[in-house]
Amino acid sequence: MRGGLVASARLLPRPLVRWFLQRRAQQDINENMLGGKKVKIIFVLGGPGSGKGTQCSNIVEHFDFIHLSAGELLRAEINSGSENGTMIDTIITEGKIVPSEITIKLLQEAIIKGGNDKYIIDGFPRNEENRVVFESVTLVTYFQLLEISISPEFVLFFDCSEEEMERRLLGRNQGRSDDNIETIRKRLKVFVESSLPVIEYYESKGMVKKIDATKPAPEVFEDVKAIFTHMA
Ligand SMILES: Nc1ncnc2c1ncn2[C@@H]1O[C@H](COP(=O)(O)OP(=O)(O)O)[C@@H](O)[C@H]1O
Ligand SMILES: Nc1ccn([C@H]2C[C@H](O)[C@@H](COP(=O)(O)OP(=O)(O)O)O2)c(=O)n1
Ligand SMILES: [Mg+2]
Repeated sequence: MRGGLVASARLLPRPLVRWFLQRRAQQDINENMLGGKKVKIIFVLGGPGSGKGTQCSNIVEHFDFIHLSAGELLRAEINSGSENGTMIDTIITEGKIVPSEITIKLLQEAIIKGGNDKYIIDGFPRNEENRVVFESVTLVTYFQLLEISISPEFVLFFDCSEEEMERRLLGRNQGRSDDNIETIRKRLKVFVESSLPVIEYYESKGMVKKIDATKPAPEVFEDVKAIFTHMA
């Protein structure tokens, strides 16, 4: 059916097809839609070790969301042996933030591949550049002709003390090249200098739901669950 539609569209004059697609995409931008579907995106932010990944796993068990972790996508890119892999690996091991175009491309691909209309995106946007680029150039759709912009429903912020985050990262034991004390200290500094301003930006727009993440994981999830149950 879809193949038939594409074939028929090819017979139409290109300016007409372009006009139709642009009009459709403009409607989608206005309504936060992807290919006619309302897309809900929630950003899950918090310092390294605040429990983002742990709580996102809980969320997808109970609610119909797809979990995308920017860090996981970048690590998969390193492991895939792609041409950017070595550069990404070096940046992560130094506790720095990877250029936005790389991370956003991976997120775009995962969202389009996911085929769902509800996503929790964990660890993104991690700096102002991430936020601005994601807001301005986002999902490439409609035969790659046009781009539409998606903004988050809200931002879930896991608020946790530095001492607790450091303790958790040192005990994480997942063999990550950035879970050593030297890189952890750098990541905590990058979080304060680059990521907190993003959270403050969304705070100023009344979009942040803050959670006390120093509590034990099941208690944190009770608070998370209340938010998601409320929005469903
Ligand atoms: N509320 C919590 N209390 C204690 N340990 C936790 C809690 N949440 C997560 N952890 C543990 O802390 C480490 C970091 O959690 P993780 O979910 O990977 O955080 P993040 O994705 O924010 O870096 C993991 O080993 C995890 O099992
Ligand atoms: N938006 C992002 C997310 C992660 N990264 C890089 C830099 C981060 O220190 C690493 C690891 O991110 P990840 O979210 O997996 O780390 P934590 O779960 O917070 O410990 O990936 C990035 O450069 N840009
Ligand atoms: Mg994580």
